[in-house]
Amino acid sequence: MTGPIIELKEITKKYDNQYAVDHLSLTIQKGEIFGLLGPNGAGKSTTILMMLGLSEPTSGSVSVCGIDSTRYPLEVKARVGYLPDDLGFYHHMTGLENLMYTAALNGIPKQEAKELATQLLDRVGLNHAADKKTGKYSRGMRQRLGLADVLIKKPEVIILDEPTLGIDPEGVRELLKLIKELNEQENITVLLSSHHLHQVQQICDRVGIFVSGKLLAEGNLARLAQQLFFEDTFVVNVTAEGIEQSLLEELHKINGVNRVEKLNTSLEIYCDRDVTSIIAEKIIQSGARLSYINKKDYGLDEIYHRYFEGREAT
Ligand SMILES: Nc1ncnc2c1ncn2[C@@H]1O[C@H](COP(=O)(O)OP(=O)(O)OP(=O)(O)O)[C@@H](O)[C@H]1O
Repeated sequence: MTGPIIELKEITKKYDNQYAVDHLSLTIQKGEIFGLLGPNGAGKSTTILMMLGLSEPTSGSVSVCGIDSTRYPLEVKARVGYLPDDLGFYHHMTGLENLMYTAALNGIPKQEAKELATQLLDRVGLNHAADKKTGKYSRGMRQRLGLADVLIKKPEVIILDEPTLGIDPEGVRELLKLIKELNEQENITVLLSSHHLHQVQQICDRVGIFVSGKLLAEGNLARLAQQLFFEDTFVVNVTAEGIEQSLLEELHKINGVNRVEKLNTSLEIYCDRDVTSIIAEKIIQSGARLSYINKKDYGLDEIYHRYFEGREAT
């Protein structure tokens, strides 16, 4: 990975005096898979449209591949593949014909277009359906064809808006695997917008949590967890008979333990690093009879829900 490829600086978009995007700054590095995660209406699509130069920011600046999207939308369009949540194809044309049509629009000569389209159909696992009319494609097949369609102009960046919407779980797995492969093998930068936590978690290097036009947090999972839970990134749950006060004091003394809560024979130990093995050792040394120990570190699911719970509480 070398250098930023998408840079948003303090961008805003106002509709009817309401911010759809509210002073958003974000940098995405070349070769990353970045997940823009947020509920409906968070402002994900509006942000994407501004990146593509299809919508003008009210203020702030957007650049993609070093080009100002607002001033030079066509130059950005030439380098970026955009897959909206439902890309329209000509239903009376086959998958191959649709791809060749896109190739022609991008100025690719016919023979080269045919070779490229055939390769891409193979790449997205649609070889068998090359000559089938796209009106008879399933939604999952249409999305895979959509990926082939955006790849035809050999983009540096692909932007996918809710790419897995309406696809069955097997189709989702295949599509995500394909996106990951494209990223790894061709070093294509991917921006993926979604409100599906698990999907984002599976393939993204970094995630931004986006709510009401604002980026609440961004980073890899460990960093998001730290931003959200501050020091208590790990919680160790313990069940043991014979927990004495002296054991609680010993646990408190462990470097990395911030808080110990006891309820009958259970303990919840809040830590800023993984000290599970030291905790187990101390319990056994104290003579308490350990019957259960489990470390919980926070997945994206909890991180995401904690944000919303936090917001509701304020
Ligand atoms: N053309 C428009 N005119 C007025 N308001 C708009 C327009 N486009 C979007 N909005 C508003 O901006 C806010 C952000 O919408 P946006 O579509 O960007 O959200 P999103 O995160 O992509 O949601 P979804 O997942 O539902 O597409 C919403 O409140 C929406 O109603």
